[in-house]
Amino acid sequence: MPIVLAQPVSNLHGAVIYVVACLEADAANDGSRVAGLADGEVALRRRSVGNGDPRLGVIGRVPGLSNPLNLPVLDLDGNDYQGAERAYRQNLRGLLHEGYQKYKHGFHQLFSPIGFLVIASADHIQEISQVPEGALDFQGATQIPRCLMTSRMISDYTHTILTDLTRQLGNLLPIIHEEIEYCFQNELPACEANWTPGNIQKLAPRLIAIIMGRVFVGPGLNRKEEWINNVTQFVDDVFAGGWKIKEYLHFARRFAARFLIPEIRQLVPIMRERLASLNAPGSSEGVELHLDLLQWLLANNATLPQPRSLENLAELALVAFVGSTHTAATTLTNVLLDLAARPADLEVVRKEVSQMNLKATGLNLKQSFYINQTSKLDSFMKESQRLNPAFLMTFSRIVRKPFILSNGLTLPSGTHLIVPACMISLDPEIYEDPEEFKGFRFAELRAEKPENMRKYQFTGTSPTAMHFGYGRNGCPGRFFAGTTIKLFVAHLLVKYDIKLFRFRQ
Ligand code: HEM
Repeated sequence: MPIVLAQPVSNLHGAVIYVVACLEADAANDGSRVAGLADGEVALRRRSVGNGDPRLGVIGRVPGLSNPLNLPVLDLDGNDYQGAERAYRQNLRGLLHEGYQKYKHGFHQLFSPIGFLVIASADHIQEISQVPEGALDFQGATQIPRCLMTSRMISDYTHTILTDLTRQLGNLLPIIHEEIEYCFQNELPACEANWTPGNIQKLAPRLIAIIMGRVFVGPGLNRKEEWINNVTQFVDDVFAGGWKIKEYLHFARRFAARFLIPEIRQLVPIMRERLASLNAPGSSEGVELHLDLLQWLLANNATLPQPRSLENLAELALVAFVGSTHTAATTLTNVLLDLAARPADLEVVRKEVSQMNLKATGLNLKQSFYINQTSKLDSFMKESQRLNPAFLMTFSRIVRKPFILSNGLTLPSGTHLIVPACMISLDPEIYEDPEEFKGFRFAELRAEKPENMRKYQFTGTSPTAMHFGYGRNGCPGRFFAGTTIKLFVAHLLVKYDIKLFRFRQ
């Protein structure tokens, strides 16, 4: 009989999360009772970690019903918690809209399948994001499985993205460019004289898996069919999975965990090979260092007093990769659909990107500089994201140390805060004619005054533009995502005409 110990790690108003330490390889897999849990307290979630290491795993959550905050709960009628959950699943957008109309300068709550969520007002985001480090927990709120990553690992990973990946973006451009060229030759339908239909929603995950995959895992794996299939299959399931994935970044990550075992097996030998070639005698010179996340993770890992196992690193890279493939593919899809629907805007963007003079041989520094200057395309992408964001809500955080806001509201430990990013983007006090798609609204705002340059960039985050989150845990991959999407769109517009095409069923 395996020994399985359970320990509550957080007691939110809405959910008790337990962590089990599995002291045998498949300890959690037989569904056996877990020491430390009362009857009916938790449903064991099974997960095999494959290599027999003693590991930690989040096994389940029990929605709790305590609501210590004296704030209105929009979707709860008396004690009808099931009804509230149903409303949340079926009509989250409607609830967020209603909540924003009623309480946009204050706070209110929703009862969700993971318990009470406190919907924070944009007025207080700046203040909330400035609370001392440790008072807010991003990882706990996003439910990244602890079997896959400790919060220290995630910080290391985020750091690697921000430092290595983002700083190297200029050097990465030729690589991204090469993968885009490959995709144009091999992945897009061959266009003869006439219009050729293609389903961008289906194509985008494959394209992103290949293009970004090159920067994540290197050239060995990113074009392999098995790899692309597995990653895109996951993204398909994300769309088919409906509400769960759409609302939460973290669900994408939890689901990812179940799919990744074969990829981890593929990735570890590649990492081992790279390590061996780096450590081989006399190999310090002449060894070609790969420009990819895997290499940076290996290099950073080697500097740690207790380096992590390659399996750990592989999991870390893959979970993040799969999550970001989905978000980047959704963003690319929406930008292309929005462009196809607006031929006049498309011509303006095409004119702008034509000046990039993209060459099959790669990009030079001047061109990479130009990518940063594509204010029309940048603006169009931001407008597309404003009206069709990948996530309705962002800035998911659990309060770990209570604090009092300037409006007198005390947020106790365990409060789950979240921000209705999609509603902030539709606020007429923030955006003129918010329901209207104005492709170049941000380019115009940027041109108004120098301090607007950064604020209204696609990658700019602020309490009024929350689609990449905000503050300490704001998305570190947004610069990479933005550049990749821009380069792809630029190639497409220079080489192709696009228009909306209705598929006959
Ligand atoms: C258009 C595509 C993307 C969108 C819309 C997006 C959105 C987000 C959002 C909303 C968050 C939460 C931020 C917060 O709550 O403050 C986040 C976090 C994160 N994203 Fe992205 N993301 C995208 C692409 C990427 C890419 C390409 C990568 C990897 C290179 C990435 C890596 C991460 C990581 C590691 C975090 C967690 C940050 C932390 O732990 O502090 N994202 N992303």
